[in-house]
Amino acid sequence: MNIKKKGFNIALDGLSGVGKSSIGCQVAKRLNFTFIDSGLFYRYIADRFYLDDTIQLNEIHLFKNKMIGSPSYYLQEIEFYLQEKTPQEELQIGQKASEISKVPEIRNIINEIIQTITKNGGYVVVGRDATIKILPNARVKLVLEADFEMRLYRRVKQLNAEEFVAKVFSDLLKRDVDSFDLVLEAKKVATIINTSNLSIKQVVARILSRISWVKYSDNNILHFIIFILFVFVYTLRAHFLEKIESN
Ligand SMILES: Nc1ncnc2c1ncn2[C@@H]1O[C@H](COP(=O)(O)OP(=O)(O)O)[C@@H](O)[C@H]1O
Ligand SMILES: Nc1ccn([C@@H]2O[C@H](COP(=O)(O)OP(=O)(O)O)[C@@H](O)[C@H]2O)c(=O)n1
Repeated sequence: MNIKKKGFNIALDGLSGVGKSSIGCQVAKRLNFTFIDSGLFYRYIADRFYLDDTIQLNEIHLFKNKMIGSPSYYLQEIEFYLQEKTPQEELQIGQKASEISKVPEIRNIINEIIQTITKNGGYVVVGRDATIKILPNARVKLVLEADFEMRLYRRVKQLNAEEFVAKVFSDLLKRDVDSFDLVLEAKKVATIINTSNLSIKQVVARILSRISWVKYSDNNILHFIIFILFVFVYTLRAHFLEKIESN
């Protein structure tokens, strides 16, 4: 799909395990956009700057400046850093991430980084507050949803954590409680896609067709405005010609 990068962002919202990251990443690839998973920011900051029960805010501010200075480098750094973790470490980091996500200053820092990086468009941003807090001006806003059982099944499989099902269950429930209001708000401003009975491929296809539709309506509005301008100029010209002739 050939969509111009500038001025166009996509925000993908939803509860844990709905498929934001896997689907957002594929949508970004298909559009040649850059993918940003806001959850990775919370995880990275939690693991690096939340040590011995102390949040190192100065370090986080320094990190913000570095990240805004070299976004591509740090987006890769965050991704690689977290890829190295075992399933058990991932669960622990996820818990720490949930804790620090309750600190408004940290939320503001992460939102500011992402808003600055994405200001020229060409990004797919995912996260449970992507449509209302991170990118309220995104051109395309979507909320993914799926049944709790389905999300639990997907998460256990993803983490290869059959022996920690109870842990994954309680984690998911806690995250749902924490993000329920945010996602409810998101549903008021975004298009909702239920992914319970859809494969990743099918969800990606739906999103791409939604984006095509948005582009199509944008183009039609543009064509309509050009048409009205054309009629206006033509009428004005005819009016003046008539006046000149009558003089
Ligand atoms: N529609 C789907 N069908 C099957 N598996 C899915 C679907 N969406 C996501 N998954 C799988 O579920 C797991 C959780 O998805 P993820 O993208 O990490 O969710 P989120 O980012 O919303 O927490 C991943 O292993 C992913 O491959
Ligand atoms: N936009 C976001 C992204 C993540 N987070 C927090 O960071 C944690 C880790 O992010 P994640 O994307 O890996 O988590 P899940 O959406 O998979 O639960 C989440 O459980 C949230 O507590 C948030 O508060 N806001």
